[in-house]
Amino acid sequence: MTIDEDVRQISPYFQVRQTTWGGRACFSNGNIPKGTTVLQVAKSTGTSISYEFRKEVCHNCFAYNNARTMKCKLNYDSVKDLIRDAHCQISSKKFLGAGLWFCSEHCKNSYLQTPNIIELIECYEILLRQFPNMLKRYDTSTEQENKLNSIPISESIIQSAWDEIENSWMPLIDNMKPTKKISQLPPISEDEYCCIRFVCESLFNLKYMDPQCMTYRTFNILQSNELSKISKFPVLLHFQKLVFQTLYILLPSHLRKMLTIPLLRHILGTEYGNAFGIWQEGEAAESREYFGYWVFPEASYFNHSCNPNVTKHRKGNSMLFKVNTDIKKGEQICIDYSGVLSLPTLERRNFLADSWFFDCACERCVLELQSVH
Ligand SMILES: C[S@@+](CC[C@H](N)C(=O)[O-])C[C@H]1O[C@@H](n2cnc3c(N)ncnc32)[C@H](O)[C@@H]1O
Repeated sequence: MTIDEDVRQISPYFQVRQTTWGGRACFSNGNIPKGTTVLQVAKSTGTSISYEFRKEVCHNCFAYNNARTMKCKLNYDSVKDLIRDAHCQISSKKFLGAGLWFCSEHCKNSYLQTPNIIELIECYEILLRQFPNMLKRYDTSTEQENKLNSIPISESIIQSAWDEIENSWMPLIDNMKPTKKISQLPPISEDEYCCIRFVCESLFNLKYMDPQCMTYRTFNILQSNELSKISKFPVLLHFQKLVFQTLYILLPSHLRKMLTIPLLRHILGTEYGNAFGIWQEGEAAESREYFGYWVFPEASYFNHSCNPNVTKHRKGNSMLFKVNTDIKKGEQICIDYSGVLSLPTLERRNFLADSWFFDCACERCVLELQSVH
C-alpha cells in the first residue's frame, strides 16, 4: 500500500511511513517530551453504541449515568422545523425519537446543529419503525449460526456472494413497488440494527465531508481486514449481506445514492481492524463499561506495541493520544490495542492474533520470544 504524500502529515509530531513488518506506522518528527498530546481527534466517520446501552449513553458526548436512562429523548418538537425545511417523510404522530438519547438539552441541541443532520435522523427513524418486525422473524438458533459459520471463506467466495446480490437480488428489488420492497426486508437482530446505524452514520458523514480533508483521505486508504475477519467468523458474510439489504430497501434516496457494495465493504472491512472501543470515562480499566465502537481514520495509523509509548483515552466525543515517555526523533509511536499487556508472552500474542489478526512484531515480543523458545 503506498502512502500518499498528502496524508503523511496527519500530525505535526509524526509522519506515516511504511515498515517492513507491520504495514504503515507513525514515526516521530523530532524529540517529543513525555505528556505531549500528539493527536486529538473529534471527527469520527462512524459510531456504534451497542443495543444494551442505547438509552443509557448520550449520543452526543457519550456520558453515562450508572445505567440510568438519559434525560432527553429526541422529541418531534425539536426536529419539526428541520423536517419541514428538508421535506422529509417523518410524521408527528408516529415519531419514535429515532433511537437518539441525550444527557442534556445542551447535548441534544448541539447534536441537532450538525449540518443536514435531519437526513441521518430520518434514516434512523425509518429503521426504528421497521426493526420490531424484522427482529421478530430473526432466527436465534445456534444451528443457523453454526451452519453459517461452517462456510469456507476465500476472497472469491466473498466476491461471488456480493456479485449475486448485485446481479440477482438488486435488480429484483429495483423492479418492485414500495410496499413489496418492504416485505423483502430480511430478519435482523440487535447486532445488525446497531451495525446498520453505524453504516448510516458513515455514509452520512462521508456524503458531506470535503474529499480533500484529512479525515476523508485517511479513511479512503485505511487497511481492510475483511478477509481475515470473515475467514475467522464466516457468519459475518451473511451479517454484512443483511446490513446491505436492509439499507438498500430502507434508505431514502439522498443516502441510498451513497450506498455501493464496495463502499459498504470498505466501511465494514476497515472497521474490523481500525475501530476504537468507546469506554466509560473515569473508571479503572477492569471495571469500566464498553459502550460500542467508533472509527477515527486519522488515528488508525498507530501500530500496536506491547510496550506502547502513547496512551489513548476518550474525552467526551474526542480521543486523545498522549506520549507516556520521552520519545526520540525517528522513533516509532505506538499504542496498545489489546488491554492485556500484563499477560505472559504467548497468551498475549495469541490474543492479538485472535482478536486483531496479526502476529505482533513489536520490540517487546521480539525480545521475549527469544527466551520463550
Ligand atoms: C490500525 S492498523 C495500523 C496501521 C496499519 N499498519 C496500516 O498500514 O494501515 C492495524 C494493523 O496494523 C498492523 N500492525 C499493527 N501493529 C502491529 C504489530 N505490532 N505487529 C505486526 N503488525 C501490526 C496489522 O496489520 C494490523 O491489522
